[in-house]
Amino acid sequence: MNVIEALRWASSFLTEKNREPNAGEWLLGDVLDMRRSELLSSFERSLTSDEESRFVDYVQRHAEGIPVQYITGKEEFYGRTFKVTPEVLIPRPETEELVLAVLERMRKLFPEKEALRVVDIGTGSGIIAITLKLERSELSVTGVDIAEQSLVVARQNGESLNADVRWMQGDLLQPFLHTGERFDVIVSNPPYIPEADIETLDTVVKDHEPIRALVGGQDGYQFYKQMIDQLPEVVANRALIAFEIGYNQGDMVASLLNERFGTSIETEVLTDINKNERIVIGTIGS
Ligand SMILES: C[S@@+](CC[C@H](N)C(=O)[O-])C[C@H]1O[C@@H](n2cnc3c(N)ncnc32)[C@H](O)[C@@H]1O
Repeated sequence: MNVIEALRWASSFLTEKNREPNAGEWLLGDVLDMRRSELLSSFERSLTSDEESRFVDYVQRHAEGIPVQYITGKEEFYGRTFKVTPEVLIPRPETEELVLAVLERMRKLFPEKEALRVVDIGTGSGIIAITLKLERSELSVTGVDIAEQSLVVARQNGESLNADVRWMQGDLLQPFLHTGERFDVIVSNPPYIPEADIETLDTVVKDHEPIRALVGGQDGYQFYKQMIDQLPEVVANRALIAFEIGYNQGDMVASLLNERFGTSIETEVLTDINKNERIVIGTIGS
């Protein structure tokens, strides 16, 4: 089998199984350690029998519904490659927009390059915490997750990408309550899908990604409500709060922040590249 034959076989096999036909390109790229563009210019290259059997195994596993990223064990985020396992949410491009918004707002609110204290709640594979640290090395970044299994992956990503982040296991902002520790930037992409909506998700997501990374209680707002309740005890006098949200959760999350902080906060809802509500920003002391 050569590259073009392998891709044609994968495309028709995956189509038959109602999966994304182009997934074969990512899987073959991983087997041959080639970027997609390289792969598409190497159509005549023959696969060794070992490469061929690995590729067939990968395609069959994806046909059974296992996400490509859990098969290859990695995903790109903000131009870097992160390790992912079934213990963590697969990084989404929408979350790159959250990171971008945080970096932009940070520049406005804190024009001096300071060692700002940043916390990422529900860090998962560590993508947000690590990317912020690598983009602004002077930041002092902490990543928190309830699940030690996620933190194992986050730590490995921190080490392989050389990002010095403090990792803590804990329930939302609980580890910092009654400690006096305060943060200048609080960022979170918490689980936000309402319990009843889980059934509507694609099986590739709901049967394979961790439920604790997806479901935000009955109404989807459980984690925003808890964090916003805890926030006054951990935010600095001047602070930036940034939450990723579901496509229709902007007004509710912004009004939870407004109720909690009154006139001392300014909130805005940002839409993503697909024009869905995606981010709520709260600025305190601007
Ligand atoms: C939607 S995922 C986000 C993961 C990662 N930040 C990202 O953007 O890809 C939510 C994360 O919150 C974690 N989590 C769930 N409940 C939590 C809690 N009570 N306290 C801290 N983390 C929690 C989950 O383990 C999961 O890693």
